[in-house]
Amino acid sequence: MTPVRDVDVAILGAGSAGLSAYRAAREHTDRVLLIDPGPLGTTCARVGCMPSKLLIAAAEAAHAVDDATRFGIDVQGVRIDGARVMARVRAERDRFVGFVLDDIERIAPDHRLDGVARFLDPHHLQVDGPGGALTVRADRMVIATGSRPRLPPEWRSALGDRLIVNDDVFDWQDLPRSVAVVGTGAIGLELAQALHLLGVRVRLLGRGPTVGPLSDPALAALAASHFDATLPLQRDATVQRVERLGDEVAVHWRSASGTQSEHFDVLLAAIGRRPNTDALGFEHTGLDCDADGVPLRDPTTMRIGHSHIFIAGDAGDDRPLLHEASDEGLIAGHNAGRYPDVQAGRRRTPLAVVFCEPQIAMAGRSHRELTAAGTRFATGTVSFENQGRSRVIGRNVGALHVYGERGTRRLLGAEMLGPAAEHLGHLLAWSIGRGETVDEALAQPFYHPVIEEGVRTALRQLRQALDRPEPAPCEGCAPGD
Ligand SMILES: Cc1cc2nc3c(=O)[nH]c(=O)nc-3n(C[C@H](O)[C@H](O)[C@H](O)COP(=O)(O)OP(=O)(O)OC[C@H]3O[C@@H](n4cnc5c(N)ncnc54)[C@H](O)[C@@H]3O)c2cc1C
Ligand SMILES: NC(=O)c1ccc[n+]([C@@H]2O[C@H](COP(=O)([O-])OP(=O)(O)OC[C@H]3O[C@@H](n4cnc5c(N)ncnc54)[C@H](O)[C@@H]3O)[C@@H](O)[C@H]2O)c1
Repeated sequence: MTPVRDVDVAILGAGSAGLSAYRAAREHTDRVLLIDPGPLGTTCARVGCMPSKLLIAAAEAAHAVDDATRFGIDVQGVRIDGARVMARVRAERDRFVGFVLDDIERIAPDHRLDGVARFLDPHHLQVDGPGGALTVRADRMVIATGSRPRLPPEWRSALGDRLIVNDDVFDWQDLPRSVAVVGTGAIGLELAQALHLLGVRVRLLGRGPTVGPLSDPALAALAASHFDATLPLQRDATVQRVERLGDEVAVHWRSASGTQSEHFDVLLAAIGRRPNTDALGFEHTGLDCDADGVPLRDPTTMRIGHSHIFIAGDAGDDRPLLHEASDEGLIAGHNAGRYPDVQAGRRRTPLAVVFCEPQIAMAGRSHRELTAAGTRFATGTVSFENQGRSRVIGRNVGALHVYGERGTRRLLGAEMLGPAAEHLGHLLAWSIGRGETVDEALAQPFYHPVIEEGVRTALRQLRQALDRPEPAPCEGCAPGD
C-alpha cells in the first residue's frame, strides 16, 4: 500500500510563489508540506529574471563601447570574449540560485518533499519522487507550479537539440555564431537584442505589427519603427517550416516581402509560456477551468471557486511577473493556512518593465484597458528626442504617455519607451497607487537636469488636456484620443 502523509496545507511547487506561500502558511500551522521535484532555485534566479539581466548587462557594456564614438571617444580593438561573457552570467546566476537553495535548506526536512504532484481527488495528491510514489492528504492546497515555454511539437521533432528556450541560453559555455529568435514578446526582445549587441548574428521574427507589450497605438508604432531600425527584425513573419541541416537549422518564413530562408546555429523559441497545470489531474478535482485548462480563481484571494484550493504565480496565468508571483503566494499561503477564514489580499498597482534598450515600462492601467472599459481619460505626452538630460547622455529615444481621468483628474496609467523607463515606471506606479491627481503629482519636486523633467512635461500636457473641454465623441475615436 502507498504510504500516506497527512498535512493541513500542501504546496505544489517551491518557486517564488510556492516559497512565499510556504512562509505565509507556516504562520498559521506547522503541518505544511512543500512539494517540488526540482531543479530548485526558482525560474527567476535560474533561467528567468536574473540570468537574462546578466546577459543584458554584458550587452549594455558592449553597446556603451560602440556608442562612445558619439562623444568623440574612439575605442580600438574591441573584442567580445563570448566564453568570458557566459562564464560571468553562469557564475553570478549560480550565486543568486545559491541564496535560494540556502533558504530552502533552512526549511525543516519533514516540511519538504521531492517529487511531482498530481491530484487523485480534491484532498489527495500522488507524489512521484526518487523513493517511489507517496500519497499526501491535505486539508488545503496551494498550486504554485509555474509555467514553461510553449513549443510547437513539429519544431521539436524537426530540430532536436537545435531548438532551444531561455533555459538553455544561460548554460551556454560560449556565445553561438547565429540565432533565430521567434517571438517578439518580452523574452524574445530582451534576448534577441542582447545577443545582437554581443555580436551574435540574430534574426528576430514576430508575427504581428507590434514588438513588446505596449498597447498605446502611437507608442507601439514608435517601438516598432525604432526596433525595425536597430535590430535585424521581421515583424510580420509566419514561420512556415524549420529543418535541421547537419549542425545548422534552416528557418523558412513568409512575410509581406515574400518567402525567405536563413540558416542559424539554433532556433530560440520565445513564443509565450503556458502554465504547468495541464498534468495536475484537475479532472479528479471537479474544479472549473478555462479553455487552457487553468482553474478560475478570485484574483484577490487566489481561491479557486468555492474550494479549499488556491493558485498563485505563473500557474495562475494572470500577471506572470516575479513580484506578482511573490504577492500571490503570500495571499494564497495565508488563506490556505487560516482556511476557512479566506480574506482578500493587497494587489499592487500593475507595473511591468522590459529591459531592452530603450526600456519599455507600463504602470497602472494600460491604454488598451482604459479604452476597452470606456473610461473617459485624457493623454499627456512627452518625446525624449529633445528632452534635456536624455540628449546630454545620448539616450534621447522614445516617448512617455500618461493617462488621467476626466472629472477626478486622477492619474490612471502610463506607458513608455525611453531612457530610465525602469525608474520612471516606478515613480508613476507609486503615484497612481497613491491615487494622486495630476496636480498633486506636479506639486512634487523635479531636479534639473534629470530625465524626470520629461515626466513633468507629460504631466503638464495632461493637465492642459484635462482643463480643456472633452472633445465631442466621434465615430471611430477611442477615448483618450
Ligand atoms: C527569461 C525570463 C525572464 C524573465 N524576466 C523577468 C523580469 O525581469 N522581471 C519579472 O518580474 N519577471 C520576469 N520573468 C517572469 C518570472 O520569472 C516569473 O513570473 C516567476 O519566476 C514565476 O514564479 P513561479 O513561482 O510562479 O514559478 P517557478 O519559479 O517556475 O516555480 C514553479 C515550481 O513548481 C515546480 N513544479 C512544477 N510542476 C510541479 C508539480 N506537478 N509538482 C510539484 N512541483 C511542481 C517547478 O519545479 C518549480 O520549482 C521572466 C521569465 C523568464 C522565463
Ligand atoms: N522584463 C520582464 O519583466 C520580463 C522578461 C521576460 C519575460 N517576462 C514574463 O514572461 C512572460 C512570457 O514572455 P514571452 O516573451 O515568452 O511571452 P509573450 O506572451 O510576452 O510573447 C510571446 C510573443 O510570441 C508571439 N508568438 C506566438 N506564437 C508565435 C509564432 N508561432 N511565431 C511568431 N511569434 C509568435 C506572440 O504574438 C507574442 O508576441 C511575459 O509575459 C512576462 O510576463 C517578463
